[in-house]
Amino acid sequence: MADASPVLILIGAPGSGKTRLGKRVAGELGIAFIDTDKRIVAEHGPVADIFSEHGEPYFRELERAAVERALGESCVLSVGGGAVMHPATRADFARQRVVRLTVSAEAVASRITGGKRPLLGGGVDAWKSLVEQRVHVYEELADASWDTSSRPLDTIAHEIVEWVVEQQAHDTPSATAVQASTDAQH
Ligand SMILES: Nc1ncnc2c1ncn2[C@@H]1O[C@H](COP(=O)(O)OP(=O)(O)O)[C@@H](O)[C@H]1O
Ligand SMILES: O=C(O)C1=C[C@@H](OP(=O)(O)O)[C@@H](O)[C@H](O)C1
Ligand SMILES: [Mg+2]
Repeated sequence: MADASPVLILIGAPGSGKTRLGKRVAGELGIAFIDTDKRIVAEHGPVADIFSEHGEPYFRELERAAVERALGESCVLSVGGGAVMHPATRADFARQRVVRLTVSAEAVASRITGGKRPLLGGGVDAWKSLVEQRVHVYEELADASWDTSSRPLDTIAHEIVEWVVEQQAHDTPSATAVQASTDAQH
């Protein structure tokens, strides 16, 4: 299965719902769910501890390795909000089906408490400045986008599933059409 790859990759700001929604979308599609942060935590302990003991660059190396591994698996893939800032990940994701999740500053405030995200010690102001630095990358990579600020997770998950199914239906006929036109020339 050397050519396995994610059916869908979820990117976006911390607290936009990538982990929760990814799990639901994968469940509805009946395929595996991979969250790079969850894999890192399972193998290396809490993200906040990795940051405080080894620093952010070390975390980013672990994250890049987790992304590379997941790119070879058939799954719905959710990554941490900063993963797309790695140049190789950005280049890889440009060739994948990517959904961006957005959330308003008002809605995210209650979602980013709890101290699990070491870059967000400064609360919503820290979140805003992170998003400002990354927004162009999120926009550039996204094939579609959903806002999670005010609608139920299940509704959004279902819409994303419908979109993926539609995209997959488009993929096959166009591949067939290319083959047919090639055949016609010979
Ligand atoms: N559509 C939504 N409506 C309400 N709460 C949400 C929604 N999406 C996510 N959340 C909440 O936001 C928090 C962060 O979600 P999570 O999936 O961990 O985001 P991310 O992985 O993007 O950081 C969780 O507590 C989750 O329950
Ligand atoms: O935005 C970031 O740089 C980070 C986001 C987090 O993931 P979520 O986006 O899933 O919260 C986690 O990877 C880490 O705390 C760093
Ligand atoms: Mg997450």
